[in-house]
Amino acid sequence: MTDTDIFGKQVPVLIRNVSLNGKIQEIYLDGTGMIGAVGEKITDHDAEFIIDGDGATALPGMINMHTHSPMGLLRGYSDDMQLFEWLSTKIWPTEAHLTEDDIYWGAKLACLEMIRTGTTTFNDMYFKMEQIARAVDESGIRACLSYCMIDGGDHAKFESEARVMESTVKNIKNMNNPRVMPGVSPHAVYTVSKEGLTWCSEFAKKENIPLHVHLSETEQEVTDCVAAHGMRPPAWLDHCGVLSEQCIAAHCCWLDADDISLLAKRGVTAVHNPISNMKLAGNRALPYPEMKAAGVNVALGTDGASSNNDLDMFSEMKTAAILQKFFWNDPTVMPAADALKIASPNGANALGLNAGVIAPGHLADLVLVGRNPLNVPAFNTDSNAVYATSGLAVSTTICDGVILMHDGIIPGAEEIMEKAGSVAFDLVRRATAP
Ligand SMILES: O=c1[nH]cnc2c1ncn2[C@@H]1O[C@H](CO)[C@@H](O)[C@H]1O
Ligand SMILES: [Zn+2]
Repeated sequence: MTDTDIFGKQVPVLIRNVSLNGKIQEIYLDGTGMIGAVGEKITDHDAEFIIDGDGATALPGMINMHTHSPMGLLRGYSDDMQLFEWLSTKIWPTEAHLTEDDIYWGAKLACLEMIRTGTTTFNDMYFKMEQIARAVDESGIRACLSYCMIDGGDHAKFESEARVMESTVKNIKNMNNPRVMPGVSPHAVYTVSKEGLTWCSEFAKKENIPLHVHLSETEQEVTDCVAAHGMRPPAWLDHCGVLSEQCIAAHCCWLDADDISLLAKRGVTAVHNPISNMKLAGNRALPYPEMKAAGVNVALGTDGASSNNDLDMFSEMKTAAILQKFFWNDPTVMPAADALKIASPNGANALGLNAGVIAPGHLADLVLVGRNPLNVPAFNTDSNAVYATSGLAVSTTICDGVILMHDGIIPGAEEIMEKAGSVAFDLVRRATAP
């Protein structure tokens, strides 16, 4: 067997000598995309490949529950600005020039970065989603892809956006790839009309797919929503039928006690995006202690790589855990086990995926954090994974039982970096041409 033989195939695999839940174990992937067995010694197997983990830590693949994958093209293009100014003077004018090819290469770069840093599923909101779907299909990762509706209160624009939403969902469904799932996404209360929000919620219910929205990211958003509709953003979304178990709401920083009970009552998943919130100086952290007490399903996301500026869920876990402690002035808030829970099983739960757990009968979406100085000593592998490890320490990434990265090698990586780098420069050149 040569090294390259192991990539891209769904065949039975035995992973030996990995640390799982604090002890050295073996994991058998059954060749149909599922975990077949887990135990100290698996003798009954027909593995085609055997991976010696060499003491690596096995973890469920990370699930990035809020991102805009092609925005890696604008990584480092404009930083250190106010959110609205950043969006309206830098990001939106550049996004207006994005071609299908740009989006495709931006998504390829994001998939590459996520595979490299141990993410196996992402929940995406953007435009021209068919291009992202093609990148996801080719890369081997799993994703829920939602077209982002922005109508700005204009009825004609709403109509055209609704048609794009419908065709996007249809085109993604027609791919018939269980790894590529469609969703629906009204951008936010400040960019989408009441008719847009209502239509999106009905469409998501009819199609029975997730609805992905930005919610209460800034204080301004809350103040403006109250001024315009006499309701805070969660109540306004609820008024438009948006809040349900299908709803995945990113940011959720500026929530009061009534907002939290409403989200809990409706079964909404709230996504914490600590790095983006800190970088854009939102001045508030998602109220995790209250949300946990109220039983809200909280998940974790990076947001786009132009406001983060990476898609590394390991650094996101660490930042979530330390931001929560710092902001609520309590070092017992969000222990390492909670950070791991929001980074994978809670996201799986929101997307209706049988993932986020390494156990028989679950999807074979998992990663190995190779033996390295940050893993030593192994008093507590959860603690090391959250507080000491970077995503670049991930050595092997497996999604749907297929090996996408092994020993840090991802076939085709160089071409993707090369191409994404060049389309990004060309995009900015077009967008800033006089
Ligand atoms: O932090 C953010 N808040 C609000 N909108 C954002 C943020 N980051 C990116 N986008 C914008 O959301 C749309 C993608 O669906 C894009 O227009 C993107 O620039
Ligand atoms: Zn966002």
